[in-house]
Amino acid sequence: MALVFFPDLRLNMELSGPESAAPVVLLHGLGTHLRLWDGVVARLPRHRILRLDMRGHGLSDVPQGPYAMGALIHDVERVMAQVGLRDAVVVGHSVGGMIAQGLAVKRLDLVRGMVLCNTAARIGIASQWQARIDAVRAGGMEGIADATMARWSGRNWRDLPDLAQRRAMLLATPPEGWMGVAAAIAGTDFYTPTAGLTLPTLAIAGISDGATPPDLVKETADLILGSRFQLIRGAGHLPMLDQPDSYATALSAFLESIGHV
Ligand SMILES: O=C(O)CC1=CCC(=O)O1
Repeated sequence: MALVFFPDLRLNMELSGPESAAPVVLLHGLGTHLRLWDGVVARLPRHRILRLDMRGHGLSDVPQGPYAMGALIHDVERVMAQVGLRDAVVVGHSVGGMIAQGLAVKRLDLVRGMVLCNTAARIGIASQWQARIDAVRAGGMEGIADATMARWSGRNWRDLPDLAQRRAMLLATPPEGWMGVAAAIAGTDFYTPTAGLTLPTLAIAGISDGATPPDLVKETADLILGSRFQLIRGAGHLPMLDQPDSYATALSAFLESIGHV
């Protein structure tokens, strides 16, 4: 892991895989961090993989919020420039998928293809996000922990064998960072710009995802000409943890199908 320094911000990132291999960028979602992708990285040994901690998350700096979606997109753009990556397949989970859409609109030279995982052009409504932000401001991350676990994993979330680790990941998120990114999500509607995109795209949904349900993910996939949609069974909002083999198989098949190997 390494910190990348910019005048206003330090972002934590990790590069792995053979230097000359086809590049893949992994962008995590709200309340998680780059370690979310450990299982995926282990299953994609033949790609050059960049993953980073979004601002306000993991080991990256936590500037005072609220954050703009444009700033989150610029963070990825400048880290890719710093490490010399372009023409990458960008795999974006949840808000990471919104960032991927925005990056493709702004810098198609950086994005060879997208995997839009448990995400959408617009996620939730502003009043919902404001209520969650108010809850975090009042009670810290603990204030939204149960509701988030339920959205992430569906009805049987209390039975998850790794519930303690998932909860710990959320609770480790700096409240200022979570609120900052939540505000960016609340203010984003990419329906029109995303509908103008034409690039190889795979959309992935988890059948029991309460945060970005399959219909919502499919609606966004349908905006992009020629996109594919894959539903992962036995998975919720975090299919890379729920079904790591199916998830990596879907990813590998997509990379192969577009010759990004
Ligand atoms: O609802 C949640 O907490 C899940 C989520 C929505 C956007 C994101 O990045 O995570």
